[in-house]
Amino acid sequence: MAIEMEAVRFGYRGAEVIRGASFAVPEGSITCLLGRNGSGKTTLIRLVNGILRPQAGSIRVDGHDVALSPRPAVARRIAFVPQEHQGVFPYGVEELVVMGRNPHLSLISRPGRRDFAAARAAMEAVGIAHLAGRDYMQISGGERQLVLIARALTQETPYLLMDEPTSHLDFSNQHAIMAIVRRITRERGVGVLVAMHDPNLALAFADRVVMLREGQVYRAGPAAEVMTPEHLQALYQMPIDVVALPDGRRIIVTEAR
Ligand SMILES: Nc1ncnc2c1ncn2[C@@H]1O[C@H](COP(=O)(O)OP(=O)(O)OP(=O)(O)O)[C@@H](O)[C@H]1O
Repeated sequence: MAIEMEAVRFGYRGAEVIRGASFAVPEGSITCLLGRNGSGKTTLIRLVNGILRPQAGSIRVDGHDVALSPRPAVARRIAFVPQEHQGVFPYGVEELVVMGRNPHLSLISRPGRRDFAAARAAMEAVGIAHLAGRDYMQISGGERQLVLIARALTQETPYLLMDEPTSHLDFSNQHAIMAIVRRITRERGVGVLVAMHDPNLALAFADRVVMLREGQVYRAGPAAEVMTPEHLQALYQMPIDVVALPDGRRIIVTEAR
């Protein structure tokens, strides 16, 4: 079972941004999407989520073509954590997190005990249970990011898309959130596609890596094979080393001293 993207092309008003992308996001693993600003990461994630439609090629989730699936069906398979929340959202934190259950409810039913229990468990998992009664518009940017992650976990989908989910998080929370994401891949078999800018975070948590360069997949595969100095240098256009620590961990360093 997997998300499978095949020869996908997409452009905004004529300018092609995704130029023939093919790769898979298998269940039970974390796939990190790396690429420079403007390389097309957000566009790809919006295509997978069905917000945008491919102009050529196909995206299938467990065999179902996203472009042909009704929105609620997509939302039962894929949860999405956007890069940054824009606009006014006049809701309480708990109210917003429980909205993750909407794709599982009928149009007229309201969330019940089981839905609130799922929301509570997700808030506890990401460490925001103490914010449950707060107004979403009156918490910090990082706290909002954690709320959106909790909402996505509450959706209990087989796949999770995250667009730079750690950009507002402090050093400790960046690792804590990725550790939670890794746990749900292992325990629930969730397949995760996460766009990120920190290659060291990708090195620490990715099972697979997709390197995107100007809308094309430059390299894709198991993290250990893809995260080489040669590939990272070609991707980021700068001198990069991958250093092995005595305990076997690897870290990415630049030549800047
Ligand atoms: N709504 C839009 N209309 C027109 N062009 C767009 C639109 N959104 C993005 N683009 C362009 O598409 C290209 C890819 O943008 P995208 O946001 O997918 O890149 P990204 O890799 O996510 O970038 P970043 O790392 O800076 O968030 C860029 O050249 C961008 O200017």
